[in-house]
Amino acid sequence: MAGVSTYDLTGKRVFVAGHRGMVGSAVVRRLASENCIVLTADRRELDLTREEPTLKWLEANRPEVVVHAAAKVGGIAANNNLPVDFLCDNLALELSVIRASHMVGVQRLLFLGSSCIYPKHAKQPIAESELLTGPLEPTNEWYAIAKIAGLKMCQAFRRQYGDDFISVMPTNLYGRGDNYHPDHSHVPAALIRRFHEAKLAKAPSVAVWGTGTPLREFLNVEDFADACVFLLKNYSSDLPINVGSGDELSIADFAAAVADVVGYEGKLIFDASKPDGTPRKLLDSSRVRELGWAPKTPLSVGLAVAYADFLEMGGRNMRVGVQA
Ligand SMILES: NC(=O)C1=CN([C@@H]2O[C@H](COP(=O)(O)OP(=O)(O)OC[C@H]3O[C@@H](n4cnc5c(N)ncnc54)[C@H](OP(=O)(O)O)[C@@H]3O)[C@@H](O)[C@H]2O)C=CC1
Ligand SMILES: C[C@H]1O[C@H](OP(=O)(O)OP(=O)(O)OC[C@H]2O[C@@H](n3cnc4c(=O)[nH]c(N)nc43)[C@H](O)[C@@H]2O)[C@@H](O)[C@@H](O)C1=O
Repeated sequence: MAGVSTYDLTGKRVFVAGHRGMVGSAVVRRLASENCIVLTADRRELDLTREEPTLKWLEANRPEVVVHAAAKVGGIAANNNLPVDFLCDNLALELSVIRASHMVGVQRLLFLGSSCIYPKHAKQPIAESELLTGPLEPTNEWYAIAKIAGLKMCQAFRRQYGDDFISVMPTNLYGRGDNYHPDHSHVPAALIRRFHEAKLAKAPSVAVWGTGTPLREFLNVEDFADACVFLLKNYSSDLPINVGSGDELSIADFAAAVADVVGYEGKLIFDASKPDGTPRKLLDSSRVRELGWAPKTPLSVGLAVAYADFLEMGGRNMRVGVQA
């Protein structure tokens, strides 16, 4: 099929940008079983939105491969409330990391987009060809525009210079190292934290945002990291490639599954004053499946691991992915 391409990671210097984040840390864990050299940079010493220091760092550290997992990330409320941060920070990160990678001659770069780049009412399941066929979901259009620009940058550098830069579009992710900010997290981390606190407080009911009817597809982050490494080794094309689990459920059913894992037995109240966002977002992941990759982690298992990780951190993981 189109895009099949073998790349050997053995002995390669691989820079994981955003290595402290949920995806970046999972990619670092996954790369430990490849015979490569993993490079990371401390954000306090290197702000990747700044191109000159980023270029200097890349020149000094000479990566052959870059996984661009650094981004301004958050759930529906953060996306809706912080349009400048989501648009400008993500554009700045992309311009800096992608252009500097070109300038130092990086052999293969993997850029992370998101399923929210596709139109709000895209045909389901969403094939890569749905890109730019209709209006975006308003709650996350700023972030989506930045992500579309990132994938276009990868295409442009490939077209003009022949750079081997690929773009991967993940569905909604969850798992170890997630951001448990009470308002700015995605739904898995938000509900794990809220249900855990409600269980401890013996609260009779707890709020779930929106109507509970939107459909979402969830993929465990360890599976996603495995897909990233698989695609680095097996895929080269200007076409973005979707990575999903195929496991779609309503937010109401997802909330019930999280409550089950956390052991919260009270009532779930749907707060329709909060936004639902996209009504349905199921990726067509047939291209990555045809290449030979498939997810392994059932949702109930992945959620149990995520909850254990939350508890291990003392239930205190208030790492703020997005500044309030
Ligand atoms: N989580 C999800 O459900 C999905 C995620 N994605 C994409 O996957 C990628 C990773 O997301 P995820 O791991 O969840 O997000 P996280 O917020 O967990 O991690 C993002 C990382 O980027 C780093 N970062 C942000 N800004 C800068 C900067 N200016 N300089 C250096 N580092 C910076 C953060 O550093 P620090 O730790 O210091 O804050 C953090 O380590 C993103 O591109 C995101 O858009 C796509 C679809 C779904
Ligand atoms: C991955 C993707 O994630 C974002 O889009 P989203 O899929 O809408 O993300 P979400 O996880 O925040 O919400 C999913 C659904 O869940 C409902 N929901 C219920 N209760 C809570 C809750 O407590 N918190 C949150 N955040 N949502 C809740 C919520 O109302 C919505 O219907 C993009 O902005 C963008 O960041 C992106 O790329």
